[in-house]
Amino acid sequence: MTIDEIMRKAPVIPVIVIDDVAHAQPLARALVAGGLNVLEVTLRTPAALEAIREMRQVEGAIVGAGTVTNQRELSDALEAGSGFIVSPGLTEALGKAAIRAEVPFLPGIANAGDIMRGLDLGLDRFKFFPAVAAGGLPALKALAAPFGQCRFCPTGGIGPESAAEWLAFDPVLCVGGSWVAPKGAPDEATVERIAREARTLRP
Ligand SMILES: O=C(O)C(=O)C[C@H](O)[C@H](O)COP(=O)(O)O
Repeated sequence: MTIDEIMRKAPVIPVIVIDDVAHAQPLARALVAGGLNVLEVTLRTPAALEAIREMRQVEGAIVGAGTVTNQRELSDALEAGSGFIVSPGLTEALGKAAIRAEVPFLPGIANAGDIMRGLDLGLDRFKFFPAVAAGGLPALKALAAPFGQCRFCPTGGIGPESAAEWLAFDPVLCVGGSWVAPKGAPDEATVERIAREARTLRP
């Protein structure tokens, strides 16, 4: 699968922080049942890599690693079986390593120079991060204009009230958000309902 195909699977990519690996499978099951099958597990907690291994066993889940900031974390994420890699930013070293590994890669950008660094590497699918703090939809519209070939997954500060507006902008293939995956022990019925609502956000 390409990163473009992954971005088109669902309108929202849950940005997941797992503190207890026992929460991984129930959370993934609930999200997939609600129609959100692309799952980004952030490497922010010691349980993250084990959580990726667990979630991969959930039928229909496409599980990737987020918060991958260097080559060491990239290797760890790949070893855990990550199906895609998300980074809050883009360094040349990480970009080249991800391309070499032939793993779908979604690096973060927040300005024109970041996008140009990505294009130099052959990348044109980006996370716009931190989406709201970096200027919100007006900033992304201005940035996307000179780079017509690029597509984006805005993430950071987006919630159920604002996601539809972002998704209505053509270059936005999906948005990332933590609101669909609240921290702690998941109440599966609630998570499934929130996921189902998120699923309908694309106009
Ligand atoms: O961990 C990373 O790699 C990040 O890029 C940060 C996350 O994407 C945002 O923290 C999610 O933002 P919220 O939906 O506003 O909570």
